Amino acid sequence: MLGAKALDKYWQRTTVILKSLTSSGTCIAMANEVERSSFREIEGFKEGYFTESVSWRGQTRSVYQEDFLNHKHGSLTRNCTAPGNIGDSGYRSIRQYSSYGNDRFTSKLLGTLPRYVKIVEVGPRDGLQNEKDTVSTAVKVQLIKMLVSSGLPVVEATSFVSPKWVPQLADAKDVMEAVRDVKEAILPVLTPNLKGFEAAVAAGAKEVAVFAAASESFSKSNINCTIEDSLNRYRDVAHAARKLSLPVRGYISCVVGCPVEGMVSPSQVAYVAKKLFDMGCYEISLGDTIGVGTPGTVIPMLEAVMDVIPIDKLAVHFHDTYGQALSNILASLQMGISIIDSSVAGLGGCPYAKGASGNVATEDVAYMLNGLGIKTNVDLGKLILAGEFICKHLGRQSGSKTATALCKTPACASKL
Ligand SMILES: CC(C)(COP(=O)([O-])OP(=O)([O-])OC[C@H]1O[C@@H](n2cnc3c(N)ncnc32)[C@H](O)[C@@H]1OP(=O)([O-])[O-])[C@@H](O)C(=O)NCCC(=O)NCCSC(=O)C[C@@](C)(O)CC(=O)[O-]
Repeated sequence: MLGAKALDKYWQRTTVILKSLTSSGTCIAMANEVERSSFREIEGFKEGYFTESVSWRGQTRSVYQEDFLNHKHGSLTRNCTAPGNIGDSGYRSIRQYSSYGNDRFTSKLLGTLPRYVKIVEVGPRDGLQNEKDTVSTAVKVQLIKMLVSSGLPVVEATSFVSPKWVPQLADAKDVMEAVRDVKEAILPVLTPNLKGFEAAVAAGAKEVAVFAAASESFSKSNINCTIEDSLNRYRDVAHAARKLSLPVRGYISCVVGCPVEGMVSPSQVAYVAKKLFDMGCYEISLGDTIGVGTPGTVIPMLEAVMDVIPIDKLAVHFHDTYGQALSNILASLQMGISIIDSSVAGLGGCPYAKGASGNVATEDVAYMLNGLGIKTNVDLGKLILAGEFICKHLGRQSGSKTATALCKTPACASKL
């Protein structure tokens, strides 16, 4: 126990510290009611509650957060006001996991994140292209419609590629014709050459995508030509698309690593990106095809590409082979990227990239973005139902951790 004099000194010293913290905007943790009543008199004092300890660059420190109840009532939870983030399918309560957004590290590390992210769903194309057993056209069409109804703004529908190369998507024409009148989302299709472009347009496609690579070996194995030859083909596609006022998206595969060549240099990615952009691609999607990237390789690659392409024209496309996709996405968001490709239930893998596992799961991306207070307009519940639908048809478990957790224990979310 402290004596009266020592106690007085303690209060004086603590008050000085608190005043300086308060003037720097720091929120203060109160251990008990005595402390509260004493310190409330300090001008500008902000009260908070101790929550947990975290480690930051090797140092453990306490985390304090402003009045939890205020946040629960939505004063600072940005995403609570975002319509459609969480829908009516029983998962509403995960809003409570949203960012509080007032801690000094929170604002430093998360304060520059985009307020809205466009999710480009690639499940019906990238997700299914590698499936051995034929998925019926009816199931593909139903999947696309379910994904659209979850609020996703872009759902890549199929590919007009050679059926000898990708037999699973041999029904591209039938799929596209069945969804050509869907108005609520953009439904792009992959076109590797003019032949594919013309077939896509005839089937009703209103947006196409071309796909180059940053590695020569991958270009050869994926589309049977060199990078330069592919760029020449895509120039023809872009020219034909411009005549019809159709937007063209450009993909680049192997942006950090190639299954044959290993590391890929950022300058090579920037080179291909600039070529695609200059020929008229309105958006460039940077694909870590075999999922080997970490923020350590993804950040320098993005830096190189951002030097030649405006950041709002860049998308990231991560596969989760090494479990790095979400960390790479977070790093990309922190750099200002606001377009993310993902695949429902984590389906996917490129037929010409041995060992490539699924794309990052759209449910996991939506969950993380929601937690960061970033608007997507995606109804996570409906998205999970779409994932359940396709997994049931494929006879396998979802690759989404979020879907698995919420499907097992939807009630849990309401308690946390
Ligand atoms: C590019 C080709 C066609 C070259 O293939 P090729 O064999 O060099 O082409 P070809 O011009 O000699 O034609 C061979 C046959 O294919 C036909 N053909 C030719 N073009 C088409 C077409 N568009 N649609 C339908 N049929 C076509 C053509 O008519 C001919 O038929 P045949 O006379 O033998 O009966 C072939 O290599 C191909 O289709 N590759 C596609 C591979 C693919 O789809 N890979 C997966 C997508 S990329 C990806 O997943 C990565 C990404 C985007 O997700 C990002 C990431 O994660 O990295």
